[in-house]
Amino acid sequence: MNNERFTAYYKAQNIIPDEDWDHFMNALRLPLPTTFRVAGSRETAHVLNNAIEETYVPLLSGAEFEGEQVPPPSQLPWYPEGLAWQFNVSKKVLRKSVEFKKFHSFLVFETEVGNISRQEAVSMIPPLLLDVQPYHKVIDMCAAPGSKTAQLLEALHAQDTATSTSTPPGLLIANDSDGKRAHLLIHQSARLPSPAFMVTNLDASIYPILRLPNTESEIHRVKKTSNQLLFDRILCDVPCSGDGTLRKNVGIWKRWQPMDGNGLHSLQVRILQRAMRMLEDDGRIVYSTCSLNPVENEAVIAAALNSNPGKFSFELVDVSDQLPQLLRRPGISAWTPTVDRSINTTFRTWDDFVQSLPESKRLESKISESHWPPSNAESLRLQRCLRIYPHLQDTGGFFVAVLQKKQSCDVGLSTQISTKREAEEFINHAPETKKAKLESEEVNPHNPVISDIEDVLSSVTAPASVGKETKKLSTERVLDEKAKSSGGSNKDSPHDSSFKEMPYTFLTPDDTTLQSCIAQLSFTSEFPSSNVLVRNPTGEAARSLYLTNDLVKEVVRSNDYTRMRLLTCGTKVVTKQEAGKGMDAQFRILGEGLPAVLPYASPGLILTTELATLKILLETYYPLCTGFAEPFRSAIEAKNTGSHIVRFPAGSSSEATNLSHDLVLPLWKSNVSVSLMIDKKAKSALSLRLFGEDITSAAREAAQKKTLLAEKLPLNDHQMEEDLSQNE
Ligand SMILES: C[S@@+](CC[C@H](N)C(=O)[O-])C[C@H]1O[C@@H](n2cnc3c(N)ncnc32)[C@H](O)[C@@H]1O
Repeated sequence: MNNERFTAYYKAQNIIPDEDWDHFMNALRLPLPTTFRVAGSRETAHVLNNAIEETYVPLLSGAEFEGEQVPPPSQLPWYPEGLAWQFNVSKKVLRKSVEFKKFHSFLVFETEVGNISRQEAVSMIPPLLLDVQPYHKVIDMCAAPGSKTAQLLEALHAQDTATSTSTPPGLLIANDSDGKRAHLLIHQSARLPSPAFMVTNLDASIYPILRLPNTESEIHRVKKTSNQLLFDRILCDVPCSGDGTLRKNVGIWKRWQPMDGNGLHSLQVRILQRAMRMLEDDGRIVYSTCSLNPVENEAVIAAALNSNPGKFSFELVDVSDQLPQLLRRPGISAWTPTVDRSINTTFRTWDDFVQSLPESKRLESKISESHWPPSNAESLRLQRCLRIYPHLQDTGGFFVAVLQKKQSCDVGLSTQISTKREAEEFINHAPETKKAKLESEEVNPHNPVISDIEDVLSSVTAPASVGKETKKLSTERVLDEKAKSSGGSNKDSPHDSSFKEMPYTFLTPDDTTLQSCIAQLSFTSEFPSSNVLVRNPTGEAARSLYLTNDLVKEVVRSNDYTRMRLLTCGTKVVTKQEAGKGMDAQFRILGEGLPAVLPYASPGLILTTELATLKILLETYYPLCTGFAEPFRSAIEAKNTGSHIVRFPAGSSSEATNLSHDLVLPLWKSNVSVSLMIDKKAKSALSLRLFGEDITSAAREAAQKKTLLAEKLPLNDHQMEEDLSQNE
C-alpha cells in the first residue's frame, strides 16, 4: 500500500509534521475499525445503548479467539452521551466466535430496523456541528446514501418518545443529484419516518429558489419582504476525491492522483456558494469532505468567503470548544496546488502558472486562481477548520468547516449573484447552447421575460434599493435555466415534463375516503386531516395516505413538484388493505406510520397486553384468537376485523428483559386470527432484544432449511460453509 504521488503531494502540503509522517502513513495502511451509532429518538437510543453496555460489553469482555483475547466494543470518547461505538475484529472472528456472532446478529437486525447506524466515526461529525433544532429549516445538499441525513432527522425529532413521533415544526430536505443514489437515500430514511422530510433530486450548485406562500405572517420566521424559503442549517457534504477513506477503500492506493481534487474544486465552490445564498441570517453551514486535499478544503472555503465580499458577512465559526475529546488539527492557510499529475507544485501563484503556459492554452486551463491560497488567507481564519487524521484517533481522514452568516444587509439581495465577476462566472459555467440563448435575449426591466445575463449583470451594478423584485425573479430564472440544462424545469413554465414521479395532492379534510379512513381507524378530532396527501394525478385516495407537517405542506403547495424534482415527502401512514373504494375500503396503519399517528389514536383502538402475547405473535404467522390467554383472548375476540394497535406497557418482562418503556405495534385482525404487521427483520430484531434469541417463524424456517441443506449435500467443509453463509 503505497503511492509515490500521494506521498510527494502531501509532503509538499506540509499537512503533517515530519515527526508524525510515518505514524500517519502507517495508520492509513491499517484496516478501519467498525463503528456504529445508536440511532433513533433519545429515549429509544438510551434503552438500546444500555443493552450494549449491560449485556454485550460484559458478554464480549472475556472473548478469546484462537487463543487470543479479543477486545470488546468501546465508546467513541467524543460522541455525545456515549451513543457511538467502535470495535476492531476481523470478519473471521465475527463469523466464528460464539459471542461475537451473537453481537453481530444483534447489530444486523437493529441496523435493519434503523435503531443502529453503521457509520464511519468521522462521518458523524458534520451533523453534530450543525446543531439542528426541531424548529430549524434544514437542507442536506449532497445527501445520498444518507447516513448524515439520518442524524439530521434524529436531531429534528429530538422530542420523539420511544413510541410516538413528534411533529417538528421544522423541515429537512435531503437532496442528491444522482437519481439512483437519491432513491437509495429514500430507502434508508424509511427507517426514520418523518412528516417533516422531503427528498429532491437536483444539482446542488444550481438549487432553485423555493417559495413559501405569499403571506405577511412571520409564523416560520419568513421575512415580510420575501417569501423565499431560506434555511437555518445547511449541510454541504460535497462530492470529493475521497482520499480520507483510504483505510476502507484500499483501491484508492493504486489510482490516487491529484488532478481528481483539482477537477472537483470548482463544483465544490459552487455548491458552497449556492448554500450561502440559501441561508437565513444567523444560519449555519457545515462544509465537509472525506479528502485531505487543501484544494478541496481550505481553498474552497477561502474562495467562497472571498466571493461574498462583505455583503453577507460570513465567517468561520470557532468550534474548538465543541466535541472536546475529538482530536483534530487546525486548517491550513498555505498550500501549493499541483498543476499536473506529476506533482508539479513549483508555481507559487496562479499568475506564475498562467504565464508559464503558451497563450493559446491559457483559456483552456481548468485550474483557477482559487486553487491557490488567496493573499488574505490569514485573515479568513482558516485555522478554524477541522482536519482529522487517521493516526490521531484511529479513524478515517476528514475535513470540516463551520460557517455562520452574521447578517445580510438586504434580504432581497440574499438571493442574488453578488458581483459582476460572479455573474459572469455563473454564465460561463452554463453549457454553450444555454449561454448563447441567455446572451441573445432582450432587456426589458418592466417585463419578467427579460435577459437573464443582462439582468444578473445589471442587478449587481444597480443600487440595492432599485428593482429588487425584478432582480429576484431573474436570479430565479437563471437558476431555472441552469436546472433545465441539467434535466430540470423549463424557462416559460416551471413544469418539467421529463420528471416522471407522481404528483403530490393534498386531500381536502372532508374527502369521503379520508373521512371513512379516520372513522374506521378511530383517529381523534386532532388528527391533522388537512395535511394528508396522496400520490396520483387525480387526487383520488387510491392506496396510500401520507402525512406531512404544516411547513412541508406549504413548500409542496407553493412550488412545482417537477421543478424541485421532489421524490418523496412526509411519511406514509396508512394503506388500503383490500380493494374497495371510498367508504368500502379497509384501511391499515403501517408499521412505519404508527409513531406518527399514535398521538391521534383513540383508546378504543389500542389493546394492552403482556409480553407472553408478543411471544405468540412472533412465533406464529397467524395465531388464532383462541390461542391467547385471557384477558387478551376475549379482548381481541370482541374487536371488529381490521387494523388495531397492541401496546406492551413499560414493566412487562420476559426471560431476557424488562421493558423500560411502552412498546406499541400494529396488528391486523381477521375473522379468527391476528397478525403482527411489521416485517420479518423487525420481528427478528424485537425477538432478539426481548427474548434473547430469534424465536420468529421466519428464523425457524431458515434454520430448518439450513439443516436440510447440510443433510442433503455431500460437500466438503469449505463449500458447505459458503453455502450456509449465503443462506443466512
Ligand atoms: C460525499 S457523498 C455524500 C455522502 C452523504 N452526505 C452521507 O453522509 O451519506 C457526495 C454526494 O454528492 C452527490 N453529488 C455529486 N454532485 C452533486 C451535485 N452537483 N449536486 C448534488 N449532489 C451531488 C453524489 O451523488 C454523492 O451522493
